[in-house]
Amino acid sequence: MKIAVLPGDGIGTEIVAEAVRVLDVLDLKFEMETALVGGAAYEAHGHPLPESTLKLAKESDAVLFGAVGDWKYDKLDRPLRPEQAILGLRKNLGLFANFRPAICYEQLVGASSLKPELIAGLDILIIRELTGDIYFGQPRGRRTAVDGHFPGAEEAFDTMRYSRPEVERIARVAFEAARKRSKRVTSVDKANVLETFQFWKDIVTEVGKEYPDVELDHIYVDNAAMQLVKAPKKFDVVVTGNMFGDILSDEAAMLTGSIGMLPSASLNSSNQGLYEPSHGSAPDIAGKGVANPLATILSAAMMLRFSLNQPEAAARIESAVQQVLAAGLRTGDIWSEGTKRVGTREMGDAVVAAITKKTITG
Ligand SMILES: NC(=O)c1ccc[n+]([C@@H]2O[C@H](COP(=O)([O-])OP(=O)(O)OC[C@H]3O[C@@H](n4cnc5c(N)ncnc54)[C@H](O)[C@@H]3O)[C@@H](O)[C@H]2O)c1
Ligand SMILES: CC(C)[C@H](C(=O)O)[C@@H](O)C(=O)O
Ligand SMILES: [Mg+2]
Repeated sequence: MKIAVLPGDGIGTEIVAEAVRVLDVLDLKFEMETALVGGAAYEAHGHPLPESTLKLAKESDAVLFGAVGDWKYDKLDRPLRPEQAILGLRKNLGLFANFRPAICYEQLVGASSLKPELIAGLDILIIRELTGDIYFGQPRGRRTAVDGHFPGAEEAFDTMRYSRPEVERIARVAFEAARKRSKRVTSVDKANVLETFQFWKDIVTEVGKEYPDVELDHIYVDNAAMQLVKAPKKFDVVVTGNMFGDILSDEAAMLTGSIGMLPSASLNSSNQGLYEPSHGSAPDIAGKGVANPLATILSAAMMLRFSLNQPEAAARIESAVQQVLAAGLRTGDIWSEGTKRVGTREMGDAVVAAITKKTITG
């Protein structure tokens, strides 16, 4: 089994280093090969997703990914921007099913900006479609407006689209996932305005008939954003399109205390997967050794479970994370009065220690 390790930019290198140490200590005999991606690859090879990196990702059983991006690349032509690397990997590997579990650990109830009673015991699974929607729709670009309020003006446009098979397969992923949980799916759309999402809603409803044991409801995305902070525990499995899923998963992250706690798995139809924290390269804290590595470490656990058939090793990581939190260790993003503030490295050390059963001191 082979893992492609792609740390990327900013805090990506810091947090992936900790996840790799955690994998190393489990001694699972996987081959790990590291490659450049994002801004780092652009600097070295002139492209954010060099052929060699894509080839490595394709021939690996799983990809462990950090994050890409930095404000300094924002003026580059779009195909050369770091973010195109993660979009290119998703597209080229066909990683259409993105799992973003938002779980509020008991110890972090006080770290969320919401009242404890709203989030204690929270366990939501956001399933985001990842290779369609306005992210990949063509045509897109700049042109001169021919109609609208300002004919003749410069304008920009993107295309929102989904095909039937794309919606059917992500709906099935959601219903199957719900069968292993509390048998409830909420589909998030904007069918009241957008034809793409009326189509989405109709197809999810049709597929739902194949799963009579799973309760399905539909909610508009604006209401979903509100309900997520009003009564988040009403949700269980949430399925939605690429853009709404991007936004709602960042929102859900804050229910768990910090975006630094939200792992993700992006799978294709042969269970090959890319595993990454849901957050970005955090240029504001990069290089300071303060980023929370737990989302990436928990992504490595998802990798062991989903792509590498090592559920016991995955459970060891998850249990180690719980122990570290129970011992009161916190990076700055989840710190609260009475807990011990630690850096990225110390947090990684503590997870490694918990796995190897050394005493953790809070
Ligand atoms: N998959 C990816 O690679 C990915 C995802 C999101 C954003 N990005 C890119 O990252 C760059 C920064 O974007 P942004 O600032 O909008 O989002 P971000 O997720 O990088 O950061 C948002 C905020 O959360 C904080 N944060 C994020 N991860 C953290 C962690 N592990 N520990 C502690 N705090 C953390 C940051 O310090 C920042 O204040 C952009 O170039 C963006 O395109 C990449
Ligand atoms: C960096 C960007 C392309 C990416 C996305 O929008 O999908 C990120 O925000 C994410 O959530 O993984
Ligand atoms: Mg995002």
